[in-house]
Amino acid sequence: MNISGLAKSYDGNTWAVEGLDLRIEPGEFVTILGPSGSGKTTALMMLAGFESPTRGEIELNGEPVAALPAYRRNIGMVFQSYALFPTMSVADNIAYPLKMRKVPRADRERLVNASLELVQLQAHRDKRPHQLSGGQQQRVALARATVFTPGLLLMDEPLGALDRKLRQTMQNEIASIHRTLGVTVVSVTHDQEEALSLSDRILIMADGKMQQLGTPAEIFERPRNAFVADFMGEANVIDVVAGRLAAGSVHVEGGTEGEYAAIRLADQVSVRPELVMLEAASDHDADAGVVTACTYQGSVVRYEVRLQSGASLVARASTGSEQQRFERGASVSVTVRAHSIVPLEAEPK
Ligand SMILES: Nc1ncnc2c1ncn2[C@@H]1O[C@H](COP(=O)(O)OP(=O)(O)OP(=O)(O)O)[C@@H](O)[C@H]1O
Repeated sequence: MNISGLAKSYDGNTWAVEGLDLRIEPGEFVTILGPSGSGKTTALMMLAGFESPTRGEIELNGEPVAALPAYRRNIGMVFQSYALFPTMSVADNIAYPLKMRKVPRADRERLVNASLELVQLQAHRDKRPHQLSGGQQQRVALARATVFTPGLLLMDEPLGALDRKLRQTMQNEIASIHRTLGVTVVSVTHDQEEALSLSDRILIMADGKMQQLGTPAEIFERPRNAFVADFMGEANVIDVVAGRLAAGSVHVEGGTEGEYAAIRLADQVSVRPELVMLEAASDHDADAGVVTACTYQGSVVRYEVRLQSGASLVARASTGSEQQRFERGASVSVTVRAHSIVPLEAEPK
């Protein structure tokens, strides 16, 4: 699928989505991730054909689809609210899109059975949706959206209504269904963890604009700008003034000439808290910072450190490791490897 210059304005004044460009490979799992109001659902609705683009093109299999109505696009959809038919059995819900497509009864039987098996709901085929748990209802919705072998599966916050534990189980199920069917998926979420664990690539949006498109590792480890760095988990965004980290008092070690040159050229850099290393400062360490807060969070301890410059940094240390623990008020020396310092670009305006 090819998406070029896709944009939508509802009011003729402001852009809900502004200039989306991406190519999605067959079988790829792409997640659109962003905060509330960033234009995720609008983008998905244009792909589905429920909203018409103000500008831009969508091509499916080399054909422009903008002119095709939703029902002719061969697209499966899953919503947060399941949207199952309450009076129909599980099997009839799943059979519905096949009936709409006039698939003969014998083929319908076979396809519904295979689909029930895929989502492991064979034992529940005659139940009504209200007799199922939230996770089971979402599996029916997934079966109904994939039973007719769609060219594209669109999901809008598919796990939004489920609790944390169930979300993780369902993430595994969605990953397994995607692997089995090899269907192209575009999913929308505001849940970073869900996006990181399910996607081949993630598209980060803010204010209707693309902030970054990349693999989960690229997005997490090499955020392009301060918005992405912060949105993907707590990040230390540090200004660079006259070629040096403005935070001061941070020891930078290792690294290549190229890495130092990139840092010097940037206006801002980002460092993930788990890559900030703390050591007990020696008595005569003029650069030492002070731990102003420490919070035990189970698998990690989160420290806030005030540096000599007055700036604060966040560090996160794994509790399972041999790393020394610090109390509030402790004097610490702060070290970051040059490789962990990510130069940032200005955000698109
Ligand atoms: N039908 C509509 N008419 C007018 N404005 C709309 C409509 N739908 C969305 N908007 C506006 O477009 C912008 C993007 O909304 P959209 O629902 O696409 O964002 P989102 O990222 O999906 O948000 P959320 O995570 O809260 O669902 C918002 O400013 C919203 O108010």
